[in-house]
Amino acid sequence: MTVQESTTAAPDAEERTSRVSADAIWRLPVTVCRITDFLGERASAALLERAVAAAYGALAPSTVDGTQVIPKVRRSRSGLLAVPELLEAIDEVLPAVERTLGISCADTEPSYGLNVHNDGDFYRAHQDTRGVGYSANRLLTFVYYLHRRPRPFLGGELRVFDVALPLDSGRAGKWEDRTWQDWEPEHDSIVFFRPTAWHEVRKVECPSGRPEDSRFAINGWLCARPALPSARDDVDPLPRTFKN
Ligand SMILES: O=C(O)CCC(=O)C(=O)O
Ligand SMILES: [Fe+2]
Repeated sequence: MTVQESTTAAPDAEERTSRVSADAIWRLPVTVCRITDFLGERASAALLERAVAAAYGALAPSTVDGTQVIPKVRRSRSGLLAVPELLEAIDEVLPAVERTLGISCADTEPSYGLNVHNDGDFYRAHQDTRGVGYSANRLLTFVYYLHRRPRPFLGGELRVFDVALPLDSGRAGKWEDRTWQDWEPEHDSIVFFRPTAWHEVRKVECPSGRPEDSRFAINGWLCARPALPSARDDVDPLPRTFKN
């Protein structure tokens, strides 16, 4: 090789710092743990009856961040429903869910409610960690589904978006680059995922419009308990009279 040749090759090698295209997008599917026939025939039927009764009672328009009703983002109704049997079942599968999602839910408490989607209802793409302060404490999302059979509505799939980030960290990601997986809101099934995952509820078509024909979901989170004051914060080391 001549000197001439080696000096012409060098600048080219320096310019090409990476073989990876500047347009490359890093894609990661988001893990969803889904369990079907979760509570069994009898317990799920009993829970459905309570959910239907609640749908005939006092439900309020669902809020987006705990306070605001924003109809172009979310259209459904929500209310309270005690579900001790569901919480106990969740506790039983929690170790496997934690292992699968790579999270720890030690020292958490559940926060949950009933969401009812009827004709035309939906919830646009969102993360469960955005919004009022407490949502940052959410470590695990769970959604348990109930409906009459045959399923009296169409749509209402849970769409969970894959991660799609430009490898070049200086470039902004585009929403259109995202791929996704849809999950059927099948009666007596439950899904678990990280609250940071982007997800949405596809529009529901419920031709009868009857409350009992709705898509019912018990949706909640395991939330980190607020930190207790530590011993140092709690105990005053000096009697007040010694302080300035
Ligand atoms: O009902 C579902 O499938 C999900 C509901 C949801 O994403 C939420 O309430 O934050
Ligand atoms: Fe959500």
